[in-house]
Amino acid sequence: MTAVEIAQVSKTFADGTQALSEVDLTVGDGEFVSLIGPSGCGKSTLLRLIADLIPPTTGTVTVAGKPAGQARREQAYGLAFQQAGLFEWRTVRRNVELPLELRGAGKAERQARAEEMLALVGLAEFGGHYPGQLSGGMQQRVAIARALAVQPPLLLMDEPFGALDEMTRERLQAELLSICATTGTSTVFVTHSISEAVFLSDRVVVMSARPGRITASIEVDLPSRDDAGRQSPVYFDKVTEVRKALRG
Ligand SMILES: Nc1ncnc2c1ncn2[C@@H]1O[C@H](COP(=O)(O)OP(=O)(O)OP(=O)(O)O)[C@@H](O)[C@H]1O
Repeated sequence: MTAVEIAQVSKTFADGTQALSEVDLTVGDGEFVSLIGPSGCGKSTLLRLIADLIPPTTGTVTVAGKPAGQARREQAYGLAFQQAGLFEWRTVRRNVELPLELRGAGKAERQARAEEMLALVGLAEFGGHYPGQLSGGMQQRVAIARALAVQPPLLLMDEPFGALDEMTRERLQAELLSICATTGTSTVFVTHSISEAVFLSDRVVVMSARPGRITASIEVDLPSRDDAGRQSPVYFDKVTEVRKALRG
């Protein structure tokens, strides 16, 4: 089964802005796909369509074989955006428990699952802290733990590491890859960074300026996704290929 199937999707907002034009995109099970393109080309719009936060003007969006609206109601995906979006008045643990609460999970199950997720992102000791007591990178990790709490088959991420320093970003990239490998999660990841897209992805999807269209789909097969991978000839070749595709 495919994780996401976008067929002939166009999006025109109420004010007449045409954000997307006839987009076709398929994301396979367990695949990591990055969306990259100039500012305003419709990357976030595409992600919001997959999440069913906004409807397409024409075309269809299918998530795990279901209409996007049904997938949203069944919490078939986890969301993580650039702003971690945590609730300041809830502890870290209670933030991670939230999607489980919405699902009606019992207290014991919620707590066990939150502990497990916090351990996965290296924050086991911080469950009792409030978001304001954590650094930006730690808040991002809480947001990722929350997104993964219901074990969604699909993770939708919109520049989740955009605001972080280079070292933290690289560490979180490695953590994300290991989480995806462990859980088999499919991922759609929006980024402005060519190097980040190439390092993380099985496939980099390049979009044109507004109205956004997909202009290239570049498969990436690094020898390994670690420091050696970042220094491999394949990595540099793919960075060049994506850069050229972005220039059109
Ligand atoms: N609710 C809205 N109403 C009207 N226009 C909108 C709305 N949301 C987005 N747009 C427009 O749609 C276009 C695509 O926006 P979107 O945020 O998807 O781009 P993006 O590629 O994610 O940009 P960036 O890389 O700068 O984050 C932009 O021109 C934006 O102004």
